[in-house]
Amino acid sequence: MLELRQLSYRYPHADKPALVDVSLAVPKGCVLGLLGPNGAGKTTLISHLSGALAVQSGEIRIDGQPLKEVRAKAPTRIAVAPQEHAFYPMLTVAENLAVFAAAGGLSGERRRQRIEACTQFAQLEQFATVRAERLSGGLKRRLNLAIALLPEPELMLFDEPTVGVDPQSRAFILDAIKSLAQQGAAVIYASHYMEEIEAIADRVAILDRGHVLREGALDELLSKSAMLLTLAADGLDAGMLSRFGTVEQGGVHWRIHLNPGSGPAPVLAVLEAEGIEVRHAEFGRHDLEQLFMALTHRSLRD
Ligand SMILES: Nc1ncnc2c1ncn2[C@@H]1O[C@H](COP(=O)(O)OP(=O)(O)OP(=O)(O)O)[C@@H](O)[C@H]1O
Repeated sequence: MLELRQLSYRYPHADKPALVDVSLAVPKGCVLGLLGPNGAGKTTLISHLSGALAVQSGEIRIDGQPLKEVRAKAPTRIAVAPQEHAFYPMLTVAENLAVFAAAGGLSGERRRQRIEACTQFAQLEQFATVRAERLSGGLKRRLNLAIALLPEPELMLFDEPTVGVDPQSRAFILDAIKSLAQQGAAVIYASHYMEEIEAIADRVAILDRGHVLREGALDELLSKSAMLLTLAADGLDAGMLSRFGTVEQGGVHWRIHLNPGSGPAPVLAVLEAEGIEVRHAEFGRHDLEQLFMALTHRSLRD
């Protein structure tokens, strides 16, 4: 459905590019989780797809056609639920949906049907007569979602849609987005919440400083990632551990991202030979957050 080939972008006067050779594919029925810390380039990527930024270098294609042509012929095939609230605060929920339906070219029976379907989908029926500015944070996001869905888009872009949302609405929004993909839409979901990406994404792209560091099915990414050995013991030092992998010290714990093919046994054998008593040892594959930290040497929430 969607294909990005070597997309690069530099904002005017910026000293570094915001995107560098980004290549990604999102088939129909797939949620691609775009994971990266602040400034990684998530919004820049989504702004290309929404048409807010023009391509400087590289290609974006929808079903093989250049995005620009698709947007010109059928702009409503792609919809964005942006980070900010995209509705008229003074208007009610129903009035907002009517205005955006008209702006999107819907009319007559189809317009009535789409407004009804989107109101139901976002479970906004009982708030139809409430002014948008009076809605809670979670309901505002749900109104954003309902508006974005009015034209029945085939590609949906979500940029941090759960920021400032209560846990109940957050769960609702995640389920709703997943069901859109199950109905056949292609979805890109940008977030720096790893647990959200784990909950809804079929595939994950880890973005940092404009580069895609890893892309693939979540299970596949984690199964290919390095083994992590976490140790607590007195008398450890980096020199002793560094031959086994990349070493980090955090508080009382040492973390060793083991070299490919290595297990914990040789490390523990060396410590025993040195007379070092291990108080705590934990061993396993990286989870998504640890994979991210191993790749970027920083936390998702930096
Ligand atoms: N209008 C702009 N002009 C210049 N530089 C910009 C502009 N917008 C973003 N940038 C820079 O481009 C890079 C990517 O920013 P972007 O907003 O795409 O990241 P992000 O992953 O969406 O971050 P966040 O999670 O904070 O929204 C950053 O270095 C940012 O400072």
